[in-house]
Amino acid sequence: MDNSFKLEQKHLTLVHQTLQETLDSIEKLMSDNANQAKNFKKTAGKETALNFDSYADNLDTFAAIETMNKQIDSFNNKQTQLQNTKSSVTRLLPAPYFARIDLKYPDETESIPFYIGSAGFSPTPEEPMIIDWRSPIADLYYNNKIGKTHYLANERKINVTVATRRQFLLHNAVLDDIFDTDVAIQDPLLVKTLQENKNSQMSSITATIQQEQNVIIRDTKSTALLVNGIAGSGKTSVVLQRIAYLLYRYRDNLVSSDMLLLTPNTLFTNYINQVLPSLGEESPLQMTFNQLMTTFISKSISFESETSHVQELASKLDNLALTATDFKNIKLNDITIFSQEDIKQFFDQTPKTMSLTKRITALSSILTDEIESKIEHDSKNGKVQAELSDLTDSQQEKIFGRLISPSSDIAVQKATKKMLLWRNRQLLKQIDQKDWLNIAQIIKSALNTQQINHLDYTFTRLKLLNLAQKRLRFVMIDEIQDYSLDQILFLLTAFPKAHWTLVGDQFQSILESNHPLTFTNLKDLFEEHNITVTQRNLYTSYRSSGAITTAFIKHGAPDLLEKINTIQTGGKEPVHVENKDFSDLITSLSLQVESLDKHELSAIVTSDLNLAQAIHDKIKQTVLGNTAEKLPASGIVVLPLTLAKGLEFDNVIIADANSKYYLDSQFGENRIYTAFSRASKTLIINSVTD
Ligand SMILES: Nc1ncnc2c1ncn2[C@@H]1O[C@H](COP(=O)(O)OP(=O)(O)OP(=O)(O)O)[C@@H](O)[C@H]1O
Repeated sequence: MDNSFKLEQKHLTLVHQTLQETLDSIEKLMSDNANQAKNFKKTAGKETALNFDSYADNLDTFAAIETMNKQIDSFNNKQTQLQNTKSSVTRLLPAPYFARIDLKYPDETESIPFYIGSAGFSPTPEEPMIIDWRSPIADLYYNNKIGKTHYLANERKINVTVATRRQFLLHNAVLDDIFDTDVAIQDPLLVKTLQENKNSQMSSITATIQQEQNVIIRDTKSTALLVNGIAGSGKTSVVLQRIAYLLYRYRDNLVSSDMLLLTPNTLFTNYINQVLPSLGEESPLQMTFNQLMTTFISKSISFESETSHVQELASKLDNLALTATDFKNIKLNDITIFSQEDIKQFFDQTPKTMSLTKRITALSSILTDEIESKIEHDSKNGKVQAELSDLTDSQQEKIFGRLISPSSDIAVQKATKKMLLWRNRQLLKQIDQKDWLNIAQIIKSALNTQQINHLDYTFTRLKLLNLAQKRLRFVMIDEIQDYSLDQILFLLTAFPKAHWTLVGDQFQSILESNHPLTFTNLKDLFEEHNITVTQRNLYTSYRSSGAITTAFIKHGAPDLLEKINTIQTGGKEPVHVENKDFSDLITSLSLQVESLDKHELSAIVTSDLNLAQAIHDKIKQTVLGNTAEKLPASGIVVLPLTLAKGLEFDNVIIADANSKYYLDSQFGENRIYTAFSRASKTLIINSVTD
């Protein structure tokens, strides 16, 4: 072992030195390349005389331009490559790799060591010094395989024998420890990582991804993947690693904007925001469900109803018979061009056998054709043509981009047509955007109601205006248990071509709702859309100590107690404190806060924002409300449970564990489970008897 340590230290020194030398030389290579490109452009520009005198000259000139462009592309590609190497090397220097796996291939006598890091690095193309954690070989490492096995590279099965699986604790060029691990029952690197203080920012788990998590991260077979995991089992971490994995795996044709990550609130979005950049990847589109809805509505509207009826609308809309009141007059400069009745008549001309969405698209074309034929007709009318001469210079500039003087009849007609199209541009836009559809009225008649709900409105608009986004390839949803089936149906309609990663925890369903989502219903809904759902369960508690894990599992999910695994076994038992009244609570909280380490991150979790505010007013900790954007790096925050969910703290103080909120017959136990499970080291539970 001693000798192994020495050899590994020697290897690390060499790798670190090579990384450092690469970084030192790369700046110069980049500036040399940029200068060469600049000089090339200057001289090539002069030398490539543009000669279009004859057909042959044209060909020569085009060939010369083509050669010049190719050379410029090659300079650009080289610069991008150098930039990528620079950013990988910069990320690798503080921790060049975290593991090693030795593989023996069938026709080789010696095994080959592969060092695995958060990025790949090869000083020469034939010699990978560090392999990327997402490469096929690294899959063997995460799968804990020792002995004969295989991996897939470019869909080809490669047989190998895994001889050694080794972990490293290191920083920069200094090796702190090495662990040879055959089976990761005890994962020393993992335990050490988990014991570190919590932070205002989540970190990546690349070095310590566990087998059950790896399977989820690398799943490319399932169209919908549902991860049901207990609190602190790494669901959010897995989603983020999965995004980075998919961007690597499909790097030739997938960009981050082809992915959408739905998050519960802005505080949470900021909490996870550093992970992907630290993995060298761009973040996907990230938003809350409400923010997503606004992208499907063109103006701000106020809604009266809290209850949505998307499933009912989905079944009714396609066969709805529209009446004149379901349309709005189409006006230009206060003059009605098409009345509701006109539109209804055109609507009746569309085939009744088509779905309503298709009939509306057809109707839109009919209306556009009507306007365009009128323009065509008017453009031949001498009186209208005469209006051309009334146009001022600036109007001509706007319409034609220049001053005009049409000389032939055809030129006059063409210019008149252009003028009329310009005058009617708002009208054509209105028709195209289908502003003439009275969405609210359509919902009212479909549902026989007077009050409109936000989601119903957005869904109806999405469906009737055919606004589905087929380009989006992956949708990731965190905290899926907080969504309603109606919201999921909306998403399935909005992103018909997407692959789905849904992660959540049934026991963290804490929001009052008449129909909380069950995973069985969720799966049924996907299957109704011909999407098979693969479900994976995560039963290992990474965040919380053994004592805290037992405490929260006993509340929300007592039946699971036998199944749960805890990485950080033991720990301090939760402390219960009874208080007579609010002022007693404040005295207790002040003492409890005093006892906590100020360098750690701690939270006082309340049942609602008012109590958080009241506690803040008395003991002046940072209070976080619904619009909070960021957690502090350390210290104490006071926040309601609805905001704390998804986040984590070293220490958690529950302010009012016996309030109505936590005693609620339907959601109370889930709320306690969620609140307790925010803590990793210390949990103090206050109740107020008064
Ligand atoms: N394989 C791992 N290696 C190191 N840390 C891990 C690993 N898996 C999870 N963790 C850590 O455990 C904590 C909980 O992870 P995460 O927040 O992803 O869990 P979660 O299931 O989304 O939790 P919750 O549902 O309670 O919000 C984080 O600090 C995360 O870094």
